Amino acid sequence: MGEAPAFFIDNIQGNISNELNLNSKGYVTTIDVSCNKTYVIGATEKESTPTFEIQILDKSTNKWVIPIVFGTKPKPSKGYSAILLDEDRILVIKGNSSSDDCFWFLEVNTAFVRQQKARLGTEVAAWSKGVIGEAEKPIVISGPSGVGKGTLISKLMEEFPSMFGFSVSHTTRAPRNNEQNGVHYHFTERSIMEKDINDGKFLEFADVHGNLYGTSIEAVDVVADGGKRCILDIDVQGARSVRASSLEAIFIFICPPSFEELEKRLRARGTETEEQIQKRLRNAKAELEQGKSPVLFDHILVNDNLDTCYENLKKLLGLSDGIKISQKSELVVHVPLEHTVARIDQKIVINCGGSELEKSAINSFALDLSSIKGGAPGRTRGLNIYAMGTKIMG
Ligand SMILES: Nc1ncnc2c1ncn2[C@@H]1O[C@H](COP(=O)(O)OP(=O)(O)OP(=O)(O)O)[C@@H](O)[C@H]1O
Ligand SMILES: Nc1nc2c(ncn2[C@@H]2O[C@H](COP(=O)(O)O)[C@@H](O)[C@H]2O)c(=O)[nH]1
Repeated sequence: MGEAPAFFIDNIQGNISNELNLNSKGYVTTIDVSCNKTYVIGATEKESTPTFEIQILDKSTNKWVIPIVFGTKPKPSKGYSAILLDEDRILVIKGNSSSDDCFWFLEVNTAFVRQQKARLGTEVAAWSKGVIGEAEKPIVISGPSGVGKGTLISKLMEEFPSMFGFSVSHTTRAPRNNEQNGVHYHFTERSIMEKDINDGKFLEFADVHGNLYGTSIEAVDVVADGGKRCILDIDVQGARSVRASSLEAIFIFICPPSFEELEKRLRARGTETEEQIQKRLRNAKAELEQGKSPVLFDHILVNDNLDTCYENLKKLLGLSDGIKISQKSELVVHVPLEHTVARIDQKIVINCGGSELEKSAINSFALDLSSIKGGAPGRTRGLNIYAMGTKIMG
């Protein structure tokens, strides 16, 4: 058990201020990670917009390193606590914030960070926002072009609009007549998309039928933050990448009743040229082979009769007996500027002090991290909050 007070410093002295270039109103905290690295997390006001900066002091060489930082940064507040968890991530608790924005993780040695370090050959850190409670697993729907994935997803979204949200992918292909930018796809250029991929903004991407397609981390987070279950319509290569990522999902492969029927549907849709249809059909052969993999897909559905296939899809999502009632709690906890934190195993006890009693009925609570899931490049989910021994959220 250790204790780290919430604090902010008006005058930063010595090396830290020089290296971080913090102005006199910067806020900074330091955390020792392993015996030879100190992480300095500082809030600066760059062009009057407060932002978080990270620097690492390598104590073996006595040199400062500026890491490449992935993920959406938290908006700084005037006081925050930081506590090291299991040598791989730092929990940062923002003061004067409510529980939907106060828990953030700075990952310093997770699998994602190690992967990016090896890729880039430099120090890397990654922010991941902490989310209270369990989110239902996203649904990955895959299958050859023309099999009916989009049709099935539209039916599901129409019947359950408040339950599901579509992950809007990016693509370099040209929009079809009925397609809207930001609704069906984010239509973009290859050079822009390649830069964003390089900057770690994508959960997965693939070259599909000659164009680049990809799921941005934001596309998935936006749906989950809206309290909805995310549906991804992606090809088999993309499904494989998501399987290998930290996103836990349900993987469903949609099969046509026959190859001839697939070809008929693709032609009848009338959205592709003959050359594109031929390319999609060639790729479909390989995808149908890979779709049989029980390692990759949890379920296979044959889309012969549309209504039957849709009923089967609902059944496996547990929706055939009517709409599930959301168990989302409306309770929000406020962490004041001045608070203290202490770690007991996988629980962080946050004491808000007596002066905050009037603001919040809860002046001390425990943040349980024993069931956390996910993490960079997405949100860290599964946080639970208990007040004085009673579970109140999650
Ligand atoms: N069970 C079905 N029987 C007959 N036609 C179907 C069936 N399901 C879908 N279709 C039709 O097949 C065509 C292709 O469907 P859809 O666009 O949903 O395929 P998709 O898998 O999303 O393709 P892509 O991967 O290219 O986006 C559409 O015209 C759709 O109306
Ligand atoms: N790997 C990914 N595949 C994607 C994504 N978005 C769509 N797709 C797949 O591309 C093909 C073709 O789609 P179309 O709209 O041009 O007909 C289809 O199989 C989709 O599932 C993505 O983000 N990543």
